[in-house]
Amino acid sequence: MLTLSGVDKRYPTGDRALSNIELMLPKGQVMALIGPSGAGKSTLIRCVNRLVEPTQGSIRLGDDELTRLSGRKLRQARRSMGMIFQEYALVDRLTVMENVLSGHLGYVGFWRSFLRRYPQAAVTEAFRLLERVGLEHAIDKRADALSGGQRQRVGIARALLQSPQLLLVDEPTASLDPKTSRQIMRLIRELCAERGLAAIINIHDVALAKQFADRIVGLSAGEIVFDGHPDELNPETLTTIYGEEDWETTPEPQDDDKETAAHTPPLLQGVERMTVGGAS
Ligand SMILES: Nc1ncnc2c1ncn2[C@@H]1O[C@H](COP(=O)(O)OP(=O)(O)OP(=O)(O)O)[C@@H](O)[C@H]1O
Repeated sequence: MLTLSGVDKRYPTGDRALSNIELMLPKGQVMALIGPSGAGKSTLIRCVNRLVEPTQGSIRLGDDELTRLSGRKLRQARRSMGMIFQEYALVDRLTVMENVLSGHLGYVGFWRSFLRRYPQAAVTEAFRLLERVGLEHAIDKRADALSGGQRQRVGIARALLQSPQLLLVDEPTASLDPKTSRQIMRLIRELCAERGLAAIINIHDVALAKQFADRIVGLSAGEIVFDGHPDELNPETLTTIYGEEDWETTPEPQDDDKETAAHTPPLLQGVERMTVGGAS
């Protein structure tokens, strides 16, 4: 369904962010993209929806060669890709319902969207989606009155209102507590299964990736260095992706260590949870 071949990205600064990326994502597959900071994860996601222009290579979604599209055709192709962002990208002063309906903007004409007049079918579908993501009680609330988890649920409903074929998800849990992070990942996973939607999820938390994705792709310095089933992630493959680290160590926190544990980077916390018998 989505195929990247020979994709390179070199920024004008000279940074080579992606090197010869070969990737095929079938319909309905949830893929987690992991790798250290600066590995090229965001660049890859942004090349797919052309927020970043690849320097070379082909990106096909269905029958469309995305790298050749411009104008109306590019806007149409973008509608088939729902974006879910780390910082939610909601309009604070608008209500939950209005934020979700903005996912329909690509379909309605300028004046209708300016006057915020949406077709009844879009409003009905927005209600249905808000119910599905558990926000039916908050439809009239302003976006700035919501918790982080609720804001992300609005972002998910908005992305789905476009009826996308593919979800591009950029660090959906970065600002959320562990329980809410799991709920959001579970929701994305369930919605993909219900709708036969494929997803690329850029995520730092390896334990969450392992638990909720069908497939893991590891990037390092712009290259794919791991592509496999979540069960294949082990100390050796993690070292290939992230570099040397004692992945097996799961220190018992002593009283004196509590403060240190609280500052353990999320990546290592995830790996530690993972190595003690799967993500909790
Ligand atoms: N707009 C830009 N201009 C120049 N270089 C950039 C730009 N955006 C990213 N880069 C560089 O491209 C490389 C990949 O960055 P990218 O943000 O894609 O990595 P990432 O894996 O998403 O990192 P993180 O996990 O920290 O978000 C890095 O070397 C980065 O400095």
